[in-house]
Amino acid sequence: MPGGDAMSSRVVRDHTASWSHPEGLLRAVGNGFIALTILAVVAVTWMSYDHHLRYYCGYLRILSQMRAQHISERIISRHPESWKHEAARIEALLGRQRPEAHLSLEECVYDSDGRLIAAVGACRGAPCLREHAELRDAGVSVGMLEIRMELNPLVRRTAMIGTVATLMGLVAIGLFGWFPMRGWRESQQRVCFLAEHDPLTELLNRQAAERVYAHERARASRHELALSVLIFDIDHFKRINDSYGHERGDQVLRALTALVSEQLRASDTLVRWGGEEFVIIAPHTTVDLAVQFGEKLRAAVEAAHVGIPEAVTISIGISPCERTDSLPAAVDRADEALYRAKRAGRNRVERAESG
Ligand SMILES: Nc1nc2c(ncn2[C@@H]2O[C@H](COP(=O)(O)OP(=O)(O)OP(=O)(O)O)[C@@H](O)[C@H]2O)c(=O)[nH]1
Repeated sequence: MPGGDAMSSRVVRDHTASWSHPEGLLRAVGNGFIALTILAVVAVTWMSYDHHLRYYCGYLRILSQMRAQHISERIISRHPESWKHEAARIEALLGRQRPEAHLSLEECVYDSDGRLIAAVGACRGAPCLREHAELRDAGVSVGMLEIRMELNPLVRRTAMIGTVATLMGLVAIGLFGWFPMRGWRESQQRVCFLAEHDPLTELLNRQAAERVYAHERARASRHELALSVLIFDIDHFKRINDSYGHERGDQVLRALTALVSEQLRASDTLVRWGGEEFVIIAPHTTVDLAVQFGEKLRAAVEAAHVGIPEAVTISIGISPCERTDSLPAAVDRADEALYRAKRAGRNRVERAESG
């Protein structure tokens, strides 16, 4: 942002930082939205797989309980020692019948005629549910049946797919929310910028300048410091436009803005007052110092190249600011001096006679 960078950016930052300013509020809303999205993604990542797994586990638990109840009413178990004895034979049998099951047999249950009713095993390394059912024979407890329900690969895969789909949905929501939000924020920032700046030179406009001036005048009166305003105007700018075109005239305005900005102190503020007129608010500057500064500025512009082959000159009017002066009042006085500079031949610096 050229021209009075330190001051103009300072002013904008100061009051947009507040929540009461639309830009500050937007920034806060945007940051809140991003924080919420990140939180939601983290929370769902953390909970989602667990949630899906629990859902399937709950389903399996119901099945396993039904099965355990069913078994406990009907079966008679042998003593665990004899199960061990039978285990190898049954495991071989099961393995032969269902080789894809990868079961390692742990417990077997027989009926009163010695027929196998249940063989319970588990896949190593897979998440599983463990249920215990008491085995009874005519009301007498004869042992415990442990049923392990493993989560088969399909269930695990489904839980995983559910988790990934949930996450992708969240990311999509985040992206679809984030991009329009970012575009909206950028356009709002641009609107806020244009409310205070001139779009061609990006200098502060009159309204923003009034706020800077009010601040500087209050500070000057409190600390009894001098404050001056300078107004300058490009000489024969209409002729420049007519000779080189309006586009080139715009380039001259931008180049002049950059050149003058380099000459300013950090505490000075350069304002585009309108057309080819600019105002400088110069704190801590007596009118004598302002005249010296104006002379330096005038010479610098005359000596520089600002986008057209011929020299461009400016005329400057200067006025001190009194405690009760509004910015327009101080600028009006400086403008009278500028008018005299024009009448006296242009490319000159004049100070206000009154004030
Ligand atoms: N290119 C361009 N020209 C502008 C802009 N704003 C104002 N002007 C032109 O500036 C010219 C000002 O002309 P005048 O007010 O007659 O002043 P001047 O020709 O500079 O003459 P003096 O001020 O008396 O030296 C007009 O032709 C406006 O059209 C702008 O943003 N861009």
